[in-house]
Amino acid sequence: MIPHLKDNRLFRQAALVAGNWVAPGPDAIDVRNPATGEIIGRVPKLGATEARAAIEAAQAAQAGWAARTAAERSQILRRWFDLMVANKEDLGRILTAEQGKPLKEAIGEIVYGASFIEWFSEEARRVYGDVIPGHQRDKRIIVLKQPIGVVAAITPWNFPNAMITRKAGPALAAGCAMVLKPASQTPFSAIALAVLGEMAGLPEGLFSVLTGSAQAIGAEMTGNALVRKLTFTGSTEIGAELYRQSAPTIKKLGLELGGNAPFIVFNDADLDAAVEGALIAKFRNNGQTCVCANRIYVEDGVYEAFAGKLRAAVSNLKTGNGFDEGVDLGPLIDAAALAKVEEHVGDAVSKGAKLETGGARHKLGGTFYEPTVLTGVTEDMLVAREETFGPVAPLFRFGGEADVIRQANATEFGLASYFYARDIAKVFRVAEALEYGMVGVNTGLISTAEAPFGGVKLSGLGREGSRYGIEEFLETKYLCIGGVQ
Ligand SMILES: NC(=O)C1=CN([C@@H]2O[C@H](COP(=O)(O)OP(=O)(O)OC[C@H]3O[C@@H](n4cnc5c(N)ncnc54)[C@H](OP(=O)(O)O)[C@@H]3O)[C@@H](O)[C@H]2O)C=CC1
Ligand SMILES: O=C(O)[C@H](O)CS(=O)(=O)O
Repeated sequence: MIPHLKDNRLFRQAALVAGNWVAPGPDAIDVRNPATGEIIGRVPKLGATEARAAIEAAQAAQAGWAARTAAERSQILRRWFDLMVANKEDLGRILTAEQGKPLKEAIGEIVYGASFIEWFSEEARRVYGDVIPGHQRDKRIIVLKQPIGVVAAITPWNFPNAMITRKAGPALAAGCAMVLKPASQTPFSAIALAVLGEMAGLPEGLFSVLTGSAQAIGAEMTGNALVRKLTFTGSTEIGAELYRQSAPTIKKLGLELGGNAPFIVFNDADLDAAVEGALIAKFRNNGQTCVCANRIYVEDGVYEAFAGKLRAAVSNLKTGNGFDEGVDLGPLIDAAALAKVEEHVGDAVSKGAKLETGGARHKLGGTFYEPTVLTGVTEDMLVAREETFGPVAPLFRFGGEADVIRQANATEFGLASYFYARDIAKVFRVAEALEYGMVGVNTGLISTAEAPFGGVKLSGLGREGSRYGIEEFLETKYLCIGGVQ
């Protein structure tokens, strides 16, 4: 159970399949609090059979949902948004219990996640087509935008609320139905959203939440021809596998995958602003975000000054249980994540990097790790080419713009990037030269519902949020009307 909930209806140990709540069976999946290891609840272990039932119910519900006016869909989404905000503390407590991030940050995620439902409740009424001047005197050309149909979504543990609403918002606004498989480590945030969705008036069967075997549920989602769009956020490895599995049914894909973000500090940067930006870009969610600064490049002229300021700031960060007052960083999600962080730090130090602060498991034990700053980091170290996904800030030194652009782009990923500079010509040159889907200029926090979130290369396909985000759930139909004399 989750202590201190105002409304215990939001914490439900069940999955929502085709409008029916399914309770855990003897093979139920335990869900643990990563900060304590305690079991907080159980969810059913579902598979292909339940996934198929959910997909078929979604197909049946979608037609009626699409037939409603955009204003009707908008009003229900707006009610869903209002309920999320009204219950943000409870939703935040559920999120902290299963994911570990500090409660204040979890509530922040709820507000961020709800903003996608709000944004797309408004976008629902602005799905416009086109009327194009005919190519012949008797022809009229009309372009319609229509919902793609049944959408399957698979989401990760690091943002167990916002990664769902960033998909469900545009999908439902466009008139689609959704079958969701949340991460097994963080199902209760998704289930709470489904509880609120029912309260808001989402029709039965339109939105299902399946817990259980990722492989079996995923195989049904990718193999079932009724599913016309698959949207996934998670590792590039799994994203590529889902891409392969979806090929036989030619599904539309949305893939938000891994990253390896550079964070560049030029000689003319405002160093205090750059340190503030680095703290957000690196340590948000304990470094467990796909847009985290994975490599920090500092120009020769300010390297020591920046390193000293960052070390001082990081040394003041407090690690602990997300429910405790004043905690900045929670636990890593699991032992595998801890092992990866230790591997990256150990590799860097063994190759000559210097530990400025941190660099070891936290005295709290479990999966807690000290916030860490490394200097003297070089391109041959693992942190240069792999996503650390933890509270480790590796500082590289560079000399000159061309050198750092080369280093920043020397990766197969292309999601987020950041740099601090004040010369306006340099700002444009660097922003245009970085091979990434998103560039933060003099800011370390770029994610917002108004903007198109997404990457290039191995970081994925498509965009989420903004006016572009709803296009991902629409098909374009061309009408050629002849005989108009
Ligand atoms: N781009 C981003 O936003 C994110 C990137 N990542 C990257 O991924 C790495 C691993 O994180 P992790 O959460 O394990 O990411 P995964 O890609 O393993 O899991 C993400 C989601 O995919 C599901 N999944 C896993 N395998 C399959 C499969 N064969 N078929 C269908 N669904 C599947 C998972 O289900 P289940 O939980 O049941 O295994 C989960 O819901 C991180 O270290 C990070 O580098 C992770 C999260 C977000
Ligand atoms: O998966 C992630 O890491 C999120 O996309 C990060 S964000 O949207 O909160 O920036």
